Amino acid sequence: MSTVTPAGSAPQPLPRNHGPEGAQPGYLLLEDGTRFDGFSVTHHAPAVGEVVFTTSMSGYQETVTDPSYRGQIVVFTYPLIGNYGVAREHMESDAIHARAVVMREGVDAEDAPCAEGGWLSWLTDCAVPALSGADTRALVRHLRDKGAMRGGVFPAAVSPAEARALIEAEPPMSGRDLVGEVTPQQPFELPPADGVAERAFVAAIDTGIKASIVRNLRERGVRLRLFPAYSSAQELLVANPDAVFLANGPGDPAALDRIVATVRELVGKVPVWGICLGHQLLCRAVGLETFKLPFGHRGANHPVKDLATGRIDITSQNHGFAVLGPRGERRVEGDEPLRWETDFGTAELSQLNLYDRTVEGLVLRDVPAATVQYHPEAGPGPHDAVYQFDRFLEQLIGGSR
Ligand SMILES: NC(=O)CC[C@H](N)C(=O)O
Repeated sequence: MSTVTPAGSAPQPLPRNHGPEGAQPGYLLLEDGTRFDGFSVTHHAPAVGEVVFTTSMSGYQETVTDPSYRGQIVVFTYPLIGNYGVAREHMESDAIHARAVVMREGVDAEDAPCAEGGWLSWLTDCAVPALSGADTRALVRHLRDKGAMRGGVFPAAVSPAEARALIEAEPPMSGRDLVGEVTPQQPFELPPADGVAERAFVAAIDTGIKASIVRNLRERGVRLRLFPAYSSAQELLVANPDAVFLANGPGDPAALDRIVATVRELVGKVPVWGICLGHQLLCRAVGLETFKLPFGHRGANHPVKDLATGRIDITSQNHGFAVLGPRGERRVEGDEPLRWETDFGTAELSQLNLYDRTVEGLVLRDVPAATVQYHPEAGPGPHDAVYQFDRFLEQLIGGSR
């Protein structure tokens, strides 16, 4: 299944002008037995997955269509979700990947200016369960204290015993490879955006690439060929790209050894740039380790410091795993660009998260390769860091072809 909507094609049936199916009592159960009641307002069927929260105040449609949310139930901390409806241009892929959503108050708002349909109607049409009326403040404090964990959204008719059995049957996120569910079967090529001259040819390993990353690259003159995630290094190299891009994507990077081995074969032979899962895969490929964050970073307000310039960007983030620092630490102390030795020469810690001091970016000094953990494409989120796309093209590829 392709996760990118080629420009112009109809991505997903958007909602007709009808209201949701009607609220019925429902609940969220976590694997530790904690229960939060609310109303099932869209598709009245059970859904299980890793329960995570995002602090973004807008961008609910981008969030649920981001393939990186595959296998997860998304809790929104912002108390009102759906207030500007949904529209085709906000799709990050051609499907909803979140298993379910949990909200304090979900609304349809299909008449909102710019809306092509209502949020709850769309979730209903796409058979995605939604729990509304839940105490999301208490739920998020619980997840912050205890960590992201498995759980499920259930109509009240499902007994807690049945619910527990369904949650138990769900594999934990650690060790999970979900890329196979979102990667395309065949390579697919996209030209630069209309009216933009071609500047570079980039081969992307499509582990679930977001449409806004594709858009940002094409707008800068990139002809982009998306390769199935399990393509060999040889298949990418014979295409003779100017650079390889490693995309975002779902699941645990430590479960993706096959792709890591491919990246290892590419580093040093062609410039490599990665975002989020791509950052984690490049880091693993050069010999660094990843670990699971307690409750992840999901939101649009994470401050990240560029250690070379001192500049602080407010960034969009969505990740549950992170890369260990130069001395194997989870929190990096100090504000100096730190260096460490990898299998491919010196790596420099280029960016740092100022909330929890985790690794946010890496540059390899002896071969052309760089990564960021956050989302410079800002879909959704502030645009502070979109310059990273220009930096990538200038530093790794150079001027025009
Ligand atoms: N957005 C992403 O690429 C997420 C990467 C990885 N699945 C994580 O949760 O850390």
